[in-house]
Amino acid sequence: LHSIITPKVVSKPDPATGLYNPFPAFSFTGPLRPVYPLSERRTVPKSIPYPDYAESGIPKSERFINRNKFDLLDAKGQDAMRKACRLGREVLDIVAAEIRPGVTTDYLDEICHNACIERKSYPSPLNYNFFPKSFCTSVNEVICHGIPDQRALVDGDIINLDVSLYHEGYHADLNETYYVGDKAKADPDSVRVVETARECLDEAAKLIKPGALIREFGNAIEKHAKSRNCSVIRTYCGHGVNTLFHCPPNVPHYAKNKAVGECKPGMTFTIEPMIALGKYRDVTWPDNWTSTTVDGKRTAQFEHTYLVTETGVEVLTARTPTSPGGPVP
Ligand SMILES: COc1cccc(Cn2ccc3cc(C(=O)NO)cnc32)c1
Ligand SMILES: [Co+2]
Ligand SMILES: [Co+2]
Ligand SMILES: [Co+2]
Repeated sequence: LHSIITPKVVSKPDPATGLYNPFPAFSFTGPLRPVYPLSERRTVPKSIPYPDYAESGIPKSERFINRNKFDLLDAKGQDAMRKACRLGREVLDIVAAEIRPGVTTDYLDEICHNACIERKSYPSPLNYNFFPKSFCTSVNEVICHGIPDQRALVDGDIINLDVSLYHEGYHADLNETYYVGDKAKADPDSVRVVETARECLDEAAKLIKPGALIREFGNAIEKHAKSRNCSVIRTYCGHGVNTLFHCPPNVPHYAKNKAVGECKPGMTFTIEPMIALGKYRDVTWPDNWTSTTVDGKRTAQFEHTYLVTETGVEVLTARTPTSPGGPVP
């Protein structure tokens, strides 16, 4: 009785792994593969204020803005950003504390999602331009925008957690790269790319003060990256962040860029350098999100949201003595 319909096999399992490759025609540049199915779309209680794209997927408020005009926040807006960014730091530290071999990036997404909701915050990436999850998990050769899925972390992986949340009308945006398993056993190249990315961000942040030119950050970043024999990803930039998730200024991370504008008190923006061991060119998976290095070599990133003050800079997403003790990377 052949009542059981034999499933039509759409592709042969990969002989190396025995797993079905969801994108049989795509040449992955490194060893990482997606592991489907993605979990069910997570929801946010309506009691929490939504950004304009939460249901439509389209950030209309980001569409029609003057590219060369930067929002300068007044004291009230600056305080709102301080609060959103403090909450963002709390969420990142909470999720980072869950990193260990064997946990899936989807599990980390659930932790992040719930931590945002507990803080009356909307996870900014959810449905932003139709992004399917509540934050980005970028492992090893993934540059950014990795989608939380069923892949379990492996001892020796490096993983970037990129948290953004929307709290009472303002976005926070920060990320860090972590070692999975015992950092002492991490391979030297992974340590080099992670520590270089961390140092690149710090080198750029030193320049932030009223009058500093936006285009200078890339010179400092690329100078340091090259001194550590690393390259700088060019496709993705830092950005203004406030009542909008992404707005001017555009903040390139590479040298000799043509970015427009200078730092002014009341401006809030991210710097988020992505540093690679090999080539700087990127290739996006057929999932239309996950960006990876063209040569499959590892890459790392760090991001803060900064406020330009009258005298210099305030790192709004800094780890503070009071924020829950996330693991010291
Ligand atoms: C349309 O094209 C794209 C391509 C990739 C991603 C997205 C949308 N998106 C989703 C999450 C996310 C995070 C950031 C960020 O600034 N992290 O620091 C940026 N974009 C993001 C759109
Ligand atoms: Co990475
Ligand atoms: Co981010
Ligand atoms: Co960002």
